[in-house]
Amino acid sequence: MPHPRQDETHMTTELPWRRILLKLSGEALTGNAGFGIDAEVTGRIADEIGDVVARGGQVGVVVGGGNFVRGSQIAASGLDRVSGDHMGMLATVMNALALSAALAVRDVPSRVLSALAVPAVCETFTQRAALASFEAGQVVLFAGGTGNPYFTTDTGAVLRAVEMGCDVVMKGTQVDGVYSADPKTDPSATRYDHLTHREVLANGLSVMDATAIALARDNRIPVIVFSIGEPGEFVAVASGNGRATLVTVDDAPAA
Ligand SMILES: Nc1ncnc2c1ncn2[C@@H]1O[C@H](COP(=O)(O)OP(=O)(O)O)[C@@H](O)[C@H]1O
Ligand SMILES: O=c1ccn([C@@H]2O[C@H](COP(=O)(O)OP(=O)(O)O)[C@@H](O)[C@H]2O)c(=O)[nH]1
Repeated sequence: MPHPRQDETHMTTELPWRRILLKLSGEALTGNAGFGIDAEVTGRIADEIGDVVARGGQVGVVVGGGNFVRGSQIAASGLDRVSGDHMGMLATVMNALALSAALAVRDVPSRVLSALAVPAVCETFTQRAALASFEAGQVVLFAGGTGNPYFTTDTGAVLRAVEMGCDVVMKGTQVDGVYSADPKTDPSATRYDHLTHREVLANGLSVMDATAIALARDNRIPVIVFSIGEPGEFVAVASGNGRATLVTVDDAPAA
């Protein structure tokens, strides 16, 4: 991992990454119920985000919506996919509002910007507004994924990371890294410390969707996969430690 650095404003940060895009799965906000939003769990994540900000990090968050609804599940039940995806994107808005509220009670300033316009509830995403928020020291909560059906919040996370000039995407998910197979279904799966985007794609390692990984590869954005369910792990990973898989660009010519 890179060493601590100075940013353009010469503000020293003790973190190896200056601007971080944290992708949180919707499930990250659920407690034992396995559905919806658990205040305690959401508060613990807000604490960790506040901790990273206090250490000099700029944090943008893309939240998923899978704790409420996924468009593919709606489609599987025989309903219209696009309506399902709209419902999924609205679920991400709910999660972003919950996280914003949890940050507010901890005096961590944040701003919710949604790619799907819901003007009575939050502001609509523009690159300019988001960059201004980063510069003002706010945590930027990107809701609504990409704003388009048939996409995922993983792709939304990489897209925002590219647009915002983030140094890294950190995917906080249910497992502690990328494995040779899905560890939830294959107990013999082995974990990688380091992979390239090309290896993730070539081996069909589906911890993140292929569109998202390809976009990260094409824009040379490293991706770190870690367990958000493990208390303290976001702070550890953002500090260059922790248990995670680091996915970086392979500069070798294609075979
Ligand atoms: N090769 C793999 N390595 C790690 N996890 C994998 C792999 N293949 C599938 N998975 C599964 O992918 C899940 C994360 O993907 P996804 O459900 O899209 O996450 P999220 O909801 O966090 O966006 C993990 O919980 C894990 O069960
Ligand atoms: O750009 C996007 C991002 C998300 N979604 C919808 O929102 C749901 C929730 O997002 P995701 O499944 O990525 O959430 P996560 O698994 O991270 O909780 C998806 O299933 C899609 O239905 C969408 O249509 N476009």
